[in-house]
Amino acid sequence: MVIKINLLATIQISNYAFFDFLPKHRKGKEGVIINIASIAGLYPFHMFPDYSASKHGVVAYTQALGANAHYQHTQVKVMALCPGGTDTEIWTGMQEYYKQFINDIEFTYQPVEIIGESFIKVLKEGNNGSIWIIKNSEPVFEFDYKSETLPIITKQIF
Ligand SMILES: NC(=O)C1=CN([C@@H]2O[C@H](COP(=O)(O)OP(=O)(O)OC[C@H]3O[C@@H](n4cnc5c(N)ncnc54)[C@H](O)[C@@H]3O)[C@@H](O)[C@H]2O)C=CC1
Ligand SMILES: CCCCCC(=O)/C=C/C=C\C/C=C\C/C=C\CCCC(=O)O
Repeated sequence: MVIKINLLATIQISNYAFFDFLPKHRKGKEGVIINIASIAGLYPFHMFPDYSASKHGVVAYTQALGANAHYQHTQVKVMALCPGGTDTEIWTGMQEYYKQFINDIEFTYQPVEIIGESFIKVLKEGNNGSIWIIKNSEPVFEFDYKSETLPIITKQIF
């Protein structure tokens, strides 16, 4: 279920915006799609295995559709936000088994307003394909893939 809602629905609606809605209806020269992933989409998170997998999918999809090869054809930027723990209702919906691990995590829940403010900043300043972290109420910053993980594929590497 979480894969359907978090990953498949994100892919479906982004594809619709990218290939159909924005080409037909946008007013400016550029369109922007910002997907909501999570820090659990950058690092595997033991409290939410299925959720973490779904958000890794959102990050990978965003980077792939956010490749500049696409932008040259469409002038649509695709980016993602990766919030850390944020004070919303979502935490009340955890499955019973996983609740026993809640004390393993040591963050404070940031207020939801910071997500809105960060969204506006990324909308104005973010580059195509960029992934942004919002955690512990700190200013939003871009995730540095080069120092953290394998690079995305831009040439034959196998
Ligand atoms: N709160 C947090 O700590 C974090 C949240 N996120 C992400 O932020 C996004 C928003 O989550 P929150 O505001 O925290 O959660 P929330 O539980 O407060 O809000 C989620 C909303 O999604 C709606 N929803 C759920 N299933 C749906 C469906 N099948 N069709 C249509 N709407 C549906 C709910 O009715 C609710 O309004 C989610 O993608 C979540 O994964 C990411 C990182 C951290
Ligand atoms: C430091 C980690 C920050 C993680 C932030 C985040 O994305 C928080 C999410 C909070 C709650 C998720 C709640 C429900 C997830 C839905 C289903 C979980 C199913 C269990 C599973 O295997 O994932």
